[in-house]
Amino acid sequence: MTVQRRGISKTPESSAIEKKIKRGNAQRQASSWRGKVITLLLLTGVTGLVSWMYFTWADDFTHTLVSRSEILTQPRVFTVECSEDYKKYKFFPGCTPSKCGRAITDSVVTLEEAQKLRRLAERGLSLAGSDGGASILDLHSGALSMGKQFVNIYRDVRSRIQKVIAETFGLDSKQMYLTKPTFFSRINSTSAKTTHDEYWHPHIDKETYGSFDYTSLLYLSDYGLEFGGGRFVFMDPSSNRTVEPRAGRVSFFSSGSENLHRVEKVTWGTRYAITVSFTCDPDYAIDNPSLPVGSTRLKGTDE
Ligand SMILES: O=C(O)CCC(=O)C(=O)O
Ligand SMILES: [Fe+2]
Repeated sequence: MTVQRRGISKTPESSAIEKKIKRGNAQRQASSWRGKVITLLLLTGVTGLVSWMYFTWADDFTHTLVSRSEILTQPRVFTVECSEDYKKYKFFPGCTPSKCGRAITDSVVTLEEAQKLRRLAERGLSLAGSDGGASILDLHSGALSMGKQFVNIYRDVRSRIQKVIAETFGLDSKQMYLTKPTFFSRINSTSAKTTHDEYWHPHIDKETYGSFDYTSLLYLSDYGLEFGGGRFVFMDPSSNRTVEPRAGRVSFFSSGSENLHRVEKVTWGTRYAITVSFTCDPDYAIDNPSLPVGSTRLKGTDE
């Protein structure tokens, strides 16, 4: 018995239709592939362009004034025009900023001194830390917990910083006075609990602290080795200029709005620094930190 094949028998018309359908499908498939390739190329192009723009502009907008790995044997000085801020305050000849700017030096404080101060900061701050990302220890209230060694190193370091500021800005160092607040700071990456812990906001020291005319920062730890983030940023109208902290590095600047600045958020590790501030107004002068007469020696604080 022969088996008959069921189905529609092909006529010349039906096979022409079939071919047309096949051709249509192939064309549709090809154009969908073309679409995908074009979209991919466009996406790659746009991503490339955005990355290029980001890196080129970020480079244009951020300049490193001094990197952590450099060692400055002489102050690196950048002058900027003084703001009008100082006109709102009494003028003190030989001190009130008329030459403004910022400078960085690695030759005023030795690494050994920075390391000693760092150990004292660690000890003092372990007694008085905050819960947030930033803790400060006022040097005057902290003096007692840190002892005589601290008082002595601080006195020497402070007078050398005062001298280099006076030389750089053409001042009479005798007309400059230490002012409040002058403090140790410790910053890590834990989140801030109060607005006082939010150290990263742009600010002007003369506005924030009132009495400041010259701010100096003595760094006690190294950017990139002991902590990440935490660079100091001068926020100029056209670009950001950063200072990378290094143990023993001193950065100083006139405190008005010509030196708007902030500190980048610390992303890992711990950053230690001391803020030492000077005023021209004797009414805001404070003494060097000292130990109360007859204070008893705290265990482990004197050497
Ligand atoms: O720690 C720093 O680098 C800067 C701190 C600061 O801006 C300040 O104490 O006013
Ligand atoms: Fe500041």
